[in-house]
Amino acid sequence: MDEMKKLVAKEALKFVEDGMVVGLGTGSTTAHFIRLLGKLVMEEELEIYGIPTSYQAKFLAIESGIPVVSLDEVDAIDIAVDGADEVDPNLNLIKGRGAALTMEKIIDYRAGTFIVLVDESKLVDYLGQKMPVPIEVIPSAWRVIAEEIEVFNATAELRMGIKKDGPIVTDNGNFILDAKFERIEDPLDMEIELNNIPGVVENGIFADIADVVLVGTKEGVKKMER
Ligand SMILES: O=C(CO)[C@H](O)[C@H](O)COP(=O)(O)O
Repeated sequence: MDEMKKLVAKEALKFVEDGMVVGLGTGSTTAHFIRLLGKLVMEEELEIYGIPTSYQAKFLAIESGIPVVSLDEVDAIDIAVDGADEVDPNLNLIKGRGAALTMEKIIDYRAGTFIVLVDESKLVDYLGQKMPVPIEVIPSAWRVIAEEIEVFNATAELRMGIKKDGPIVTDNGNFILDAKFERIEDPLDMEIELNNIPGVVENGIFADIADVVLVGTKEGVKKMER
């Protein structure tokens, strides 16, 4: 599995050109990309700037020698490279297992080209088939938002910490609800509906924004494009 992740990360380097501003995603697959990008920047003395989508991406970029910038400092993001938890045949995604979905969506959405890196286990027939949709919420409103989500025939659970007692707290200081749907028929519509609930900061459905999905398979890298 890790080999497949490394393979797609290497393939994604082909999209990088000198002078680019690159959105840096979160997760184990993008971590490979960030390390490889750092190596490329050093070896070829490229002028690349990285915009991280999380503290994880930021720390790793710094450690890998990629100059880090913020949204305030750039006019445009050329490409963004990020992972995903589910990819449907129309390139709609579920993201946010790493709880970084809000910054990921801001940066991935703004990028000229949004490239997604996954292994083949992430491909699904429809969104919601395997994974819940992570939803970042204002902490004091989590319970009422969970009730609102259940109107859509989903069950919503407050995500608890592993090396922390109580709920996890995102990079933005919020909670995460994991909403398990039977099947998401219309990803774009559900993405909008969930964001319409007062107190929802952002949700992990990324409908219609991925341009390229690189899939690591046992036979090599497969490319899906919109
Ligand atoms: O959305 C994410 C973090 O919020 C990740 O990109 C997604 O969970 C995939 O992670 P991995 O590459 O480790 O499987």
